[in-house]
Amino acid sequence: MEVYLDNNATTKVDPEVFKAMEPFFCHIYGNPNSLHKFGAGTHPKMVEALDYLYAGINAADQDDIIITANATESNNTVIKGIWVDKILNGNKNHIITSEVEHPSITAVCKFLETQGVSVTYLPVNEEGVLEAQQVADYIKEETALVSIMWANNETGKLFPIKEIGQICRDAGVPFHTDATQAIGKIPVDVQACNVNYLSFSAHKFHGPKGVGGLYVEKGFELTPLLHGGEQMGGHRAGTVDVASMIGMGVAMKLATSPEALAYENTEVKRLRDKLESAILEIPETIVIGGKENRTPNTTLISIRGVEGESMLWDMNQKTIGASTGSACASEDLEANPVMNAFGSDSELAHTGVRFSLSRFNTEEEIDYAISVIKGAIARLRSISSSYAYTPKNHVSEL
Ligand SMILES: Cc1ncc(COP(=O)(O)O)c(CNc2co[nH]c2=O)c1O
Repeated sequence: MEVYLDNNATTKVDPEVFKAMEPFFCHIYGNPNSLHKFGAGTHPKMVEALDYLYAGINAADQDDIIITANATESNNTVIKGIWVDKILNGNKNHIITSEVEHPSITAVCKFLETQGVSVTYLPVNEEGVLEAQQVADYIKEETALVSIMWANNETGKLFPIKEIGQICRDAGVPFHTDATQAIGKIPVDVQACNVNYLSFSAHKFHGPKGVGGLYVEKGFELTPLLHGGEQMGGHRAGTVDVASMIGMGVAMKLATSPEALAYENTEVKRLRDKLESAILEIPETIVIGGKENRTPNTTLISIRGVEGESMLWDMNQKTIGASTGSACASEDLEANPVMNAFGSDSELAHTGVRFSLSRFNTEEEIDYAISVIKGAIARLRSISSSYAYTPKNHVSEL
C-alpha cells in the first residue's frame, strides 16, 4: 500500500483539474495575447478560471489577481515591489514579519536587510503563533509593509489575520498574507480580513505545480518583479501558462466550495486526529504547538530519541511519504527553524515529523500508516545509543 502524507509539500492534481487542463496542450494552444482565433480560443476558460480564483478568496471585481509561477514568486513580488515603491522611492524603511514565515518571505527580508532595510521578525509563543497586538506594538511611521502568514506550513497553526488586517488598515500600513497553506483548508476572505496582498500556489490545493497567484487590492498596485510584456496588464510579464492557469481555477473552485471545506474539517480532520492520537499513545511524543487553532490536515509531532530523517527513511521503505518540515529545507539536517522558534531544545528540534493529509487519504491508509509508524519508532529507539525511556518525561503535547 502507498500512503502519501506530505500534502503541505505538494498535492496530487485532482483528476477533474487534469481533465480541464488537457485541451490546452494540443488543441487550444494559441498564445492568449495573439489577436487570431488560436489565441482568442483560450480566453473563455481563462476568464472562467479568474472568476473561480476571485470567488475562492472573495476578491472584489475591481481588485487584481496576478498569475505567477508559485507562491515564492508572489511573495517576492510583494516584498520587492514594496521595497522599490515605498522604500527606495518613498519615505519608508521598515517591514514587519514573523520568525516562522516560509523562506520565500524570510530570505527576501534578509536580502533587504543587506540593502539597509529594517525588518522586525516577530517571535511566536509556545503555541507557535503571535498575538495581533505584537504587530500594533511594532508599527511605526517608517513601516512600509506587514507580512504575516495565514497558516504555518509545518505546524498548521493559524495566525490572527482578521485582527492584524484591522490593525494595519487603522494604521494605514499595507498588509500581505501568505495564504499558501490556508486555501482549501479554511475559509479565506480578503475583504472580511482587510488583506491588501495575498499569495497562493495551485499545487497546495490539488492544482498543477508551477502556477500560483498574487491578489492585489485595487489601489495597492506595485512595480512588477518581471518586466517585458503586457501580460497581466503589465503587472507580470511573460506568456501565461494557459493550461495551468485554467487548472488552478478549477482546483480553487473544487477546494474552496462549502462542501470541500466541510469535508476537510470533518473527515480529513478525523483521519488526522486518528493518526495523531495513535502516535501520542507512544511515550515521549508531543504535538509541536498543541492541537488547537490549526489547519485540519496537519500535525507536527516530536518523537523523542528519534531523528526525523530516520523516521522518514523507515516510513519510505514501506512507501509512506511524510516530511520533517518544509521540503525546500529538507535536504539539510539543520534543526527545524519553526521548532527552534518555539524554544525547543536542540535535541528536540531534530525530532519533528510532519504529517499532512488530504481529501484523497482513506481510513485504510491511515490504519496502515499507524502500524508502520509504531514499528519504526520502536525499531529506531531500540537501536538509539542515546535514548532511554523515562516515564516521568511522558508528555502528550507542548
Ligand atoms: C507558507 C508557504 N509559503 C510559500 C511556499 C512556497 O510555495 P512554492 O513557491 O509553490 O514552492 C510554501 C511551500 N511550502 C512547502 C514546500 O514543501 N514543504 C512545504 O512546507 C509554503 O508552505
